[in-house]
Formats: sequence, structure tokens, C-alpha cells
Amino acid sequence: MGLLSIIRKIKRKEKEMRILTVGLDNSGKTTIVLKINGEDTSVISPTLGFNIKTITYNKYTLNIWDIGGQRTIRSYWRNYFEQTDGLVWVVDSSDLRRLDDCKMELDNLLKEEFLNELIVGIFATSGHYCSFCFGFLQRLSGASLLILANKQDIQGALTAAEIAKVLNLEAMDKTRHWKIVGCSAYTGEGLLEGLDWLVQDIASRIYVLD
Ligand SMILES: Nc1nc2c(ncn2[C@@H]2O[C@H](COP(=O)(O)OP(=O)(O)OP(=O)(O)O)[C@@H](O)[C@H]2O)c(=O)[nH]1
Ligand SMILES: [Mg+2]
Repeated sequence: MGLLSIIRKIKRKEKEMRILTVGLDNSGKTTIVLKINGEDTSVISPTLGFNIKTITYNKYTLNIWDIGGQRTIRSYWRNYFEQTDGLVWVVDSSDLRRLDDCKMELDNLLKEEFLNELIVGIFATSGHYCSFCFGFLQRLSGASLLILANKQDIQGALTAAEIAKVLNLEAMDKTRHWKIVGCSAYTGEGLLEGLDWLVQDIASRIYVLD
């Protein structure tokens, strides 16, 4: 594949973003995605596989994958990493007992996601110096990471700053683009602020050729 066709390929796809929503079970992933999409959030059940929503946001088409977070199905998360532009990690800020578990799962996820992107990038582009460089540069920092400190409407919930401390986000790999936002899927507070940052960050990171 020549340089021009690579650029064309990138430009054709630039309006689409693949976003993965993950986090422990009961953290509010499905409720958040429904709320963002303007759907009824009153009847929700645990996600046993995944749901996909396609949402038009500004000039972008977002393919949002909402993956079930129960312990027994967490090992399947890695199956969804390929070509992911944005990761949304949802935390139940009121579930203090499970914050250690939450931190451990996030650390594991980031390690796996980074390796996966790197391996895919190398195999998909092997033999082509230019495309290797593009793939490598695009993926170097891994997906943009938005952490949603959900359920801020519950009394006693930790703030976004407190969650950031517990998850030790400042110690994260410096190449990773991340942001934490406090939100409530019930009131809608914080959701658009988070989504806005994510979409802008992906756009500036991936579509550098625009
Ligand atoms: N108070 C409050 N409850 C919430 C909020 N978001 C979600 N919930 C509730 O938390 C529970 C779990 O929400 P889900 O959206 O199913 O959580 P999930 O992360 O998709 O769970 P899994 O699919 O099992 O991984 C439901 O009873 C929701 O109504 C929130 O912002 N505030
Ligand atoms: Mg769910």
C-alpha cells in the first residue's frame, strides 16, 4: 500500500470512532450509554455480552460498545480491544468496598490494551515502512481514556479527584491521554463534558493529517 492510499484510507474513516465502555459490573455503563443516547434508563438489567450503539455526535459517528462487567466475563474484554479509539472506564463512586478491585482491573486492562494495539499495528503493517510508522504513531499512546466517576448523585460517593487518587491515575504511562470526570447517569451531569473531551482528544490524536 502506497503512502497516498494510506492517507486516503485514514481520511475516509476519519468520521468514525470506535469507543469501548468497560468497568466493573453495576458501575452504570449501560445506563450511561442509554442516557447519552436519550433513551429510557428506568429499566436496566446486567449486560451478559455486549450492546452496540451508533450515535452521531457533532460531525462524528461514534460506535459505542457497552461490554458486560461481571467477573466471569471480564476475560472477554480483550476480544474487543482491536482498533479501539477511545476507552471509557466507568467507576461506581459510591461502591467504596470494590475500589481496589476496580483499580486492579483498570491496571490489567491498560496493560493488555497497549500490547494488543502494538501487536496488531506491527502485524497489520509488516513489510511497509510508511504504514508501519503511521500505525505505530497513531497507536503509540493507546486509546484515549475517559474515566467516569459515576453515581455522583448518591450521598457519600467519592468525588472525581478522590477516585483519581485511589486509582493512582497520576502514575499512569505518560504517553496515555486521559481525563477523569465526575458524572451521574441519572441526572446526566458530567456526561457530555466527558464525551466532548473524548471525541476531541481522539480526533486530535488520530486524525493528525486533516
Ligand atoms: N444512583 C445512581 N444509580 C445509577 C447510576 N447509574 C447507574 N445506576 C444504577 O446502577 C445499576 C447498574 O447499572 P448498569 O447500567 O446496569 O451497570 P453496568 O455497568 O452496565 O453493569 P453490567 O452490565 O453488569 O456490567 C442500575 O440499577 C442503575 O439504575 C447513577 O448515576 N446513579
Ligand atoms: Mg451493562
